[in-house]
Amino acid sequence: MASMFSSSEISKSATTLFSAYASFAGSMMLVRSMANELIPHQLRSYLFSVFRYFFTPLSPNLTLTFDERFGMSMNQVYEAAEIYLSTKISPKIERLKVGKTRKQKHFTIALEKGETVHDLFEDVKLTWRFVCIMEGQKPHSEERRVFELSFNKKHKDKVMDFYLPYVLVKAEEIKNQDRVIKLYSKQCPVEDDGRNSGPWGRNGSSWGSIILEHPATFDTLAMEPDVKKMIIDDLERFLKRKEYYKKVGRAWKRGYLLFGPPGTGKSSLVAAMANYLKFDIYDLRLSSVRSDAELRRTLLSTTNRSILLIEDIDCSSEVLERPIEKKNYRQEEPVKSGQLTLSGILNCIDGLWSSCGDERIIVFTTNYKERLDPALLRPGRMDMHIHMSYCTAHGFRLLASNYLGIDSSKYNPFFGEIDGLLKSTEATPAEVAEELMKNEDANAALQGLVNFLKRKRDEGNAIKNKPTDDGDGYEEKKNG
Ligand SMILES: Nc1ncnc2c1ncn2[C@@H]1O[C@H](COP(=O)(O)OP(=O)(O)OP(=O)(O)O)[C@@H](O)[C@H]1O
Ligand SMILES: [Mg+2]
Repeated sequence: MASMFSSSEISKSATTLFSAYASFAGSMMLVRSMANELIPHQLRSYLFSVFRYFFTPLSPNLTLTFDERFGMSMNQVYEAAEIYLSTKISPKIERLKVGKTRKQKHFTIALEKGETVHDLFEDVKLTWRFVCIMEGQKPHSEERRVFELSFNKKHKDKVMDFYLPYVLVKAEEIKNQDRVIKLYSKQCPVEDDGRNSGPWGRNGSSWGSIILEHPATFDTLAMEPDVKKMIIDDLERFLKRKEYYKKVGRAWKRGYLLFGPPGTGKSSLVAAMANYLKFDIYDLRLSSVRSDAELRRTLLSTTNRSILLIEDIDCSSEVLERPIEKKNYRQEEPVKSGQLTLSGILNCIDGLWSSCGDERIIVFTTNYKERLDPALLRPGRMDMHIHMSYCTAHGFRLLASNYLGIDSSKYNPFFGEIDGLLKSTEATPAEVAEELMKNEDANAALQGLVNFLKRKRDEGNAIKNKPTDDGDGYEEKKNG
């Protein structure tokens, strides 16, 4: 097709355009020099700033940023965004972080650094971006992880009032669908769900997690049925009472002290509680905490709907042998900073930690209740003291059914003898379970248990004040 303009016509138009621009620029310079002469300096700069304001194009967008940390705690919106966005992956995304543990049903997907996700909420278009920024000087530099959310400014209220709460609710739903229970501990170096978690980096108060593999449930626990029922009812009541706790001005937390000899199922009960509630467990070894300040940081980095477990509190001799200022135990600051004290532990539990977390359960376990500091035992500190006792006839029946598939409602020639032996012998459920596992043949296994119990009795382990089957197991047992 022939060109519509000849080359001479183009060069003519260009010349005309150029001279028009030159005359515009010249007149602007003239205006500027007149303004310089006529208008005082301050008024002039004010007028220029007004001009600039009106003629600089304004960005129509607003960007909200969500840091991984919010003060000392985890940022709930960050966590929710991470989970929610894993369900919003579009084909445009180029890099994703994917992982799965044996126990997880589905893959865990997380955004890689710099990736963007688009979302639509009613009529609002939203863009999420995952950003990682290195901050501070090497080698102490730390990675700051941030989610950025951009959208048109005019939707600010809608995003704040409706979209963000929607993201929080959705994330909670997703979390519950594929919920695996995690066991956190301070020694564990890896965060194994593949998400970009682990807020405390290398500063000594980080938790690592593994999936809780403990199969214990209330059904497999050999305990007196009424004690078991009492614990389940207590947990249920606790879960339902959010509003009640708020009304009476108490932190929404519950404390249990489990005491009893080794192998009676204290740790198994904690696992059963976690499996029942679908709460994560934070296993806190006091020996791994160096100071009250570190303890506070550590506790603040735990999440809601969790069980804080402090095992063998009596054996934390390092803690208990340190000076304990009972008079001062409610003070915010420890008596000597830089040390871990019992007062610091109680402070964290009663005060700071309990008031900033929701749906928390605290469990202390001990083999020796009598060795505990009275400050720990005073009424109101732990809501329930649960005695885990030696194996009773009822506990034995549950284990026999679990381990050997024996129907305990039917007559069994061994049961009478075993019941009698259990009354006069201190055998833990762990010991009984171990005997039952030794043989696949039920009769042989039961005979093995009879022999074991007789040996124990003959070794002189008979007891005087062993709780009977009709005892509730909740009362403290006095070993004679
Ligand atoms: N009450 C119980 N019901 C069923 N199994 C039990 C019970 N108690 C112990 N066991 C079995 O014994 C094993 C050890 O028990 P567990 O670790 O729960 O005892 P513990 O009271 O925490 O002991 P420790 O004081 O030494 O920590 C469990 O894995 C479980 O198999
Ligand atoms: Mg234990």
